[in-house]
Amino acid sequence: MNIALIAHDKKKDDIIRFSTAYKQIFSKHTLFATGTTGKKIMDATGLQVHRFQSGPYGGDQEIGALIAKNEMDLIIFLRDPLTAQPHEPDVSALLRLCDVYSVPLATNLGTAEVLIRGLEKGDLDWRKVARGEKKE
Ligand SMILES: O=C(CO)COP(=O)(O)O
Repeated sequence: MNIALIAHDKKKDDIIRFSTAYKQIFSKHTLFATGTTGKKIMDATGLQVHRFQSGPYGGDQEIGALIAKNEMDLIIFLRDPLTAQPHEPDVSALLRLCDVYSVPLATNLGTAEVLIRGLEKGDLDWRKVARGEKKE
């Protein structure tokens, strides 16, 4: 599965703790991230992460482009709801595309926990069908 990990600055510690806690699960998948989030995850966990631009410099849009090509299976985007972001339109566009393409999206740790456990159990295997990888 292709998984995107994104976190605003005040949520960086949370995404590092989360990716550390679920490293064994994440290591079985292909990881993508915005620039700074990806670097911090790689440094903290040793996981391999394909990094895009930093969010304010277009990283959210790059991940959005993969969602629009139906190539993303799960998005964990720990948003900071208490701080204005200069690239708020990009953030909204990414979230919108998840809804357009029915891509599972967690915007907080509570939902991220549920999705990652579901991923491990196979609850997201329908994504392989949606991407045309598996015939069922
Ligand atoms: O701003 C972001 C998402 O909107 C995250 O970008 P960075 O991972 O580069 O900090």
